[in-house]
Amino acid sequence: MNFTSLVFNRILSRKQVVHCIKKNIILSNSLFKLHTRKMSDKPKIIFVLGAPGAGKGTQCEKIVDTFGFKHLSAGDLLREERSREGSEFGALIEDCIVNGKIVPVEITCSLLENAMIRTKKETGNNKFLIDGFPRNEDNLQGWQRQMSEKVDFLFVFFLDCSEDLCVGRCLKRGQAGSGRSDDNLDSLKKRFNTYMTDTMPIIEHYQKLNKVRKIDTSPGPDEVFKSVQTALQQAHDEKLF
Ligand SMILES: Nc1ncnc2c1ncn2[C@@H]1O[C@H](COP(=O)(O)OP(=O)(O)OP(=O)(O)O)[C@@H](O)[C@H]1O
Ligand SMILES: Nc1ccn([C@H]2C[C@H](O)[C@@H](COP(=O)(O)O)O2)c(=O)n1
Repeated sequence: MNFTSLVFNRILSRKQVVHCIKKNIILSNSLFKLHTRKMSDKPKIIFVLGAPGAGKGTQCEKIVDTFGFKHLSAGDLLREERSREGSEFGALIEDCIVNGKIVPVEITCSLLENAMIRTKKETGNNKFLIDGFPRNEDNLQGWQRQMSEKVDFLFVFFLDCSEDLCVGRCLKRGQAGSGRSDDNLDSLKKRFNTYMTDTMPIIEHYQKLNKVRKIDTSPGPDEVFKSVQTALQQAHDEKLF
């Protein structure tokens, strides 16, 4: 690739910059700045939101396999913390989980940040799918305070599915032995209520910022993944990651 086409392509990859340096091609200041901004070392973040049972965890696992992101589920991290011996938050977390309430952001955000730091250190992976977060205004504000300057936020995947289908999936998951204390009708009613009153406004907030990629998750998992893949490929082509 010659310099002119690099310029026309506007955004340079690391390989292309190395090529320019080796060939003594001088990058203009603005192109160099553009390059360094694109290659920022900050973690790349995609939030994954949707109703309980919409298929967030299922799609995240598929994305991990194909696109190399690390999947961090806020719910899984909270369940892990609840079960950790000596945790001072165990009872609070369990109360929130069973009653569909949202755990205070200081706890959830710290668990997420620690998991990101650990992942980067242990594997070098710096691209994260954050599943089930931010779930309410407290989550959003806490994230902005603690994390927004430290990461490159890309967009929100909004996995959209009817309540009937979602409830059916969660009940089936419970019957299949998920062991989750909230895969029952009583908890699901509360979780859906919280989803509608607390989480939908967060999705709408990102929609206003044009940061939402919405996926219909009513078809089967493989069919849904085709749409997810298309959206991610597009984001990749836009050089978001
Ligand atoms: N597209 C799909 N069609 C049918 N079943 C699905 C689909 N996606 C996921 N499931 C099943 O539905 C259940 C819930 O899926 P999953 O755990 O991925 O949802 P979730 O959005 O992460 O739920 P939660 O918020 O409750 O953790 C699982 O048993 C999963 O196998
Ligand atoms: N940001 C979050 C995410 C999860 N929780 C709690 C409350 C949820 O009902 C529960 C299960 O989450 P899921 O696995 O369904 O994503 O965990 C929370 O308080 N805050």
